[in-house]
Amino acid sequence: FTGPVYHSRLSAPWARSSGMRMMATQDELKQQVGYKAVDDYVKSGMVVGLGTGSTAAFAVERLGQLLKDGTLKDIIAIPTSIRTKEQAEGLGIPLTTLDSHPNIDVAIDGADTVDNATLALVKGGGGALLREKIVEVQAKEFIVIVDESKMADGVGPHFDLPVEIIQFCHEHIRREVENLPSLKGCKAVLRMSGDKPYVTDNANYIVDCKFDTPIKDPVQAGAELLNVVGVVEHGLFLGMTTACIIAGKDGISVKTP
Ligand SMILES: O=C(CO)[C@H](O)[C@H](O)COP(=O)(O)O
Repeated sequence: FTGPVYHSRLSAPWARSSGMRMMATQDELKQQVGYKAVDDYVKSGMVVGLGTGSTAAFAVERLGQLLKDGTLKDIIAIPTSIRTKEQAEGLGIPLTTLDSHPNIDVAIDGADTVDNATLALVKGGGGALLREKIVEVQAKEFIVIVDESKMADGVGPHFDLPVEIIQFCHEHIRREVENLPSLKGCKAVLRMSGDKPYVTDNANYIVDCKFDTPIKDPVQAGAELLNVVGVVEHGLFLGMTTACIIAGKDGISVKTP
């Protein structure tokens, strides 16, 4: 990679010289945090967890650029989905798995919501929550990258909580989830792709749990969900975030727990 990277339209010479004031688009904000996470947290020789989604894709892109221009060397990466694996392969990023590299130096991923107070996350909007959690829980540093629209107070009402379940008896499992004491009042809806249930990379289904108010006790909710036979994993990522890089109209900020 050799060309200049304009982190927003405001920093591009044509915008500055013409005195234009333009708001960065949401994609530009995602690019800013994706690039910053790699620039600031990835060092040569590291094992890197690669997240999934439109924001994480910018981090993967940046990693590919810095490997190609020689800024970074001896990186090996672990993708969290088939989509990310294909993107990384296309960029020539060397890949491995947790089976041979169980200790990850840094993982970088987006989120659907981030709780302002605790940096607890809801993830899985893109359907990759199981592989994301398996990989990211192994990382010494887990860097979350979001635009400011993802910041919220509490978890639950702002984005439906995805829960990965097995296909067998999925209607029964869906009802069991809905009836959990700490998820009281939630509506669990089987995720569809057209007229068929959405199928994850692990050949499972997802139910999205809708809440009117924040989940009172996310730790208890997570424990109850994992206790349902047939639930594989849930999208609450609690106590995992090392740092959250947030891009907004006033610039980039970094929050730590
Ligand atoms: O959890 C995820 C995928 O399972 C993504 O990180 C989450 O959905 C955010 O995606 P995007 O950056 O496209 O908004």
